[in-house]
Parts: sequence; C-alpha cells; structure tokens
Amino acid sequence: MKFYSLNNQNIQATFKEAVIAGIAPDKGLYFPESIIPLPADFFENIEKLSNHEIAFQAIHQFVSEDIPDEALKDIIANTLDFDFPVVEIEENVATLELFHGPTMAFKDVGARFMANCLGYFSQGEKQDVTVLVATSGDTGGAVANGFLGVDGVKVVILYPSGKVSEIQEKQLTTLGLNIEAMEVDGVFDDCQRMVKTAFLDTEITDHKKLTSANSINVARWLPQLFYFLFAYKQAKPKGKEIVFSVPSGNFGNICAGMVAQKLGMPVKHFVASTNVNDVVPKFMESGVYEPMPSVATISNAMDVGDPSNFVRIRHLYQDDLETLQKSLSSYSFTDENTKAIMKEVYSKTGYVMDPHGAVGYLGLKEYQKSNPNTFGIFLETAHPVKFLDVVQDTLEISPKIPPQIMKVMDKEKKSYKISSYEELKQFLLDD
Ligand SMILES: N[C@@H](CCOP(=O)(O)O)C(=O)O
Repeated sequence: MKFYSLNNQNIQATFKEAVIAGIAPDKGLYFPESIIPLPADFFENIEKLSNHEIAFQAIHQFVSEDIPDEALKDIIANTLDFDFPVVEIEENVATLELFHGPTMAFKDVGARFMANCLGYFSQGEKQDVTVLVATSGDTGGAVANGFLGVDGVKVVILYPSGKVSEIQEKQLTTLGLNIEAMEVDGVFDDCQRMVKTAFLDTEITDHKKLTSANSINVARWLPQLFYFLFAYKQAKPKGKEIVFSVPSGNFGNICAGMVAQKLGMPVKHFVASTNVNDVVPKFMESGVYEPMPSVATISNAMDVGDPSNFVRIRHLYQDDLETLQKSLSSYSFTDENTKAIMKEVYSKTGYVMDPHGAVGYLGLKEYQKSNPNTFGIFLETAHPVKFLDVVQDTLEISPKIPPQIMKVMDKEKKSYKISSYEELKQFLLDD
C-alpha cells in the first residue's frame, strides 16, 4: 500500500516513509492510495471478534508491507490495553467513552500506536528522530505518555500558554526524559504553524530527522478508526441506523471514522460537532473554507481555526460538497450551550459529560431533530476530571480524581517559554 500526497498524487511513500516524514515533501498530507472494504462477514460476526482482532484486520491493508503480522499484533496489544465502553444514557443516545487510557483522552490510541510504530522502525537506526507536536490540550499529554522512553525518539511539544487545563498542562510538562515542552505565547494555531514551518526549514531538516505526532501523521490518524468499530460491535441500535457525533477540532478523529465507513462499517451519517471555532460548519453551509484565528473556549482541545484534516475529508468525498453533505452534518455551539446541556443531562440522567462530549451530545440531538429514527453515538473524547474547574463550577460536584491523573498532579512543571518561531528553531538547532 502506498500513500500519496494530497497536493500531488505522484508523490508517494510507503507507510514507513510516511510515518517517519510526517508530511509529504510538498507539505501535503499523506492519504492511502486505496481503502479496500473488509469482507461482509467481518461486520456480520464482529461481536465474536476481540478488539485486538478487529484492529488487526482493519489496519492490516495499510501497514502490512512495512510491519510483519507478528510485530503488528504486538503493536496493537501495546496500544489497546484498556476498555472502550458504549454507555446508553437515554433512548437512542449512547456515548462511546474514549477516556479509559493512561491520559484519559482518545488521543492515547493514536499516540501509542504511532510511538510503537516509530519504535519498531527506529530499531538499528543511527540517527534519532525528533517528534514535533502542537497541542490545544489532549494530544500533548497522550504523546508525552506514549513516547516516554522510546529509544531513538525525542519529543518536543508546543502548547498555547494559559489555554490548556491545569491537568492537561501537568500531563505534558512533567514527564522529563525524552519529552520537552515549549509554552508558546499565542494560540494553538500559532503552535501548529511553528511546527509546520520547522518542517520547511532546511537549516533544521539538514541536520535533524523531524516528524509530527499530530493527526497529520498517518500512524496517529488511521488507528483512530479502531474505536468506531469497537462501538459498532457493542451498539444495540434495535434495527435503527447508526449516527456518530464527533466533537471535532483538527478533524482527524471524525475522518478516521469515515475511513471505517469506507471499510464497510454500516453508518448512516456523521455529525461534526464544534465549539465556536466553526470553520467547518460554515463551510458545510456555504462551500467556502475560511480559516480563522482560534477562539479560546471551555472545550479547549477543539480550539482550532484551521483544521488540518478537513482536506482529507474533502478528498474522501471527491471534494464535492453535495456528496459530502449526504454523509456529514456540522453544527457549532457556544460555551453557554455546552454548560447548559452538561447540567441538563446530569440532572436528568446522572451522567457527567466533559465539555467536549457535551458538544458532541448537542450535535447529535440537533441532527436527530430531523432524523428521529436513528441510534446516535456521541464520542466522549476526554474524562471530565481533565476539565475539573468547568465540571465543578457547572455541576457543583467534585469528581474523584483517578490514579492516572493523581500520578502527575504533584510533579513539577518544566517548560520553555517561547514567543517566536526563531526561538523554537534555536532550541532545535542547539538540541
Ligand atoms: N485537539 C488537539 C489538537 C491537535 O489535534 P491532533 O489530533 O491533530 O493532534 C489537541 O488536543 O491537542
């Protein structure tokens, strides 16, 4: 299987090359040259398969030329050692809880899968790889945890100062070893821009192997399709068609779900639910894609003003708006909407949603207004305690802090403050 650049399909790479480079030499995102549907009996008998077997069969076609089956099984076993429960919270509405991993966010899956692949590819390599990653909240912690101590790999995480939660900041600034954090005076888009500029900077790339652990990297992005399949396996839709509502920031997660659909998973529709960073909802109405500076919200991991992966979604639907509208709807919600629904759902059902999950719930309910005969699954992308202040203030409860989080709470934050690309460049050149 080859991966081509979305800027120029003649530029191609193997999975290994695409993972190590992060993005194509023309700065396009890599995309698989084909997505071959899985056999129908895979879906008919999915309940009999373990999560590891599902993941293996789903990812095999994309990676098998570079990773032998036994190594792939190990990578999957190292990645998926926690649960992905589907919890029905009201009639025809369930949530897929993606927060049972080590950093309590959905990013654990992609980060661990990629770290394991890079660890596998780096065996016997002389030159270290430097992984650059921009985070608006959850990616940073997951990448720090997933790559901690991986031989031959150094990680530099850029995050917007003052715009991630206290727990998210602890997760990405306290681990040490091969993980360094850069606290950027700016917003997430500034971090993402600095990372992309570094990839273009030959003064750096002449000396260093750089790659990305954001979802632009195929090894971070593609494994996110696993848990859509795990949700399908568990869902009890009672004859209704399934709709997924995905809280969306950089749009890698929902795009991976759409790949699962292309693999044959029966899904009626996807809903991309956003906060007020609403470039995609606007595009879905007007067909005009207009990036904007990101706005800080209580669902901070989705504070993205120019989502990297939307180009992959457009490509999946031949860049045709009408075709895309048949498969995807997109709605945006304010912080006030988000807090109000967190309260309402908590008082009606006792279920505690985090602000991102709450946006997903709102999007699902909006879609179901005109499509009532559907079974909806919204993704709970992070554990509510990661947004302790918001949850405490909104619901007036004090959730118990799980051990994964307690572990980092007392550790000392260590970060380098930077305010320009030049400072990042100097840091990388000195390192
Ligand atoms: N939501 C993100 C922003 C980066 O997204 P990614 O999936 O491309 O890494 C975050 O939590 O940092």
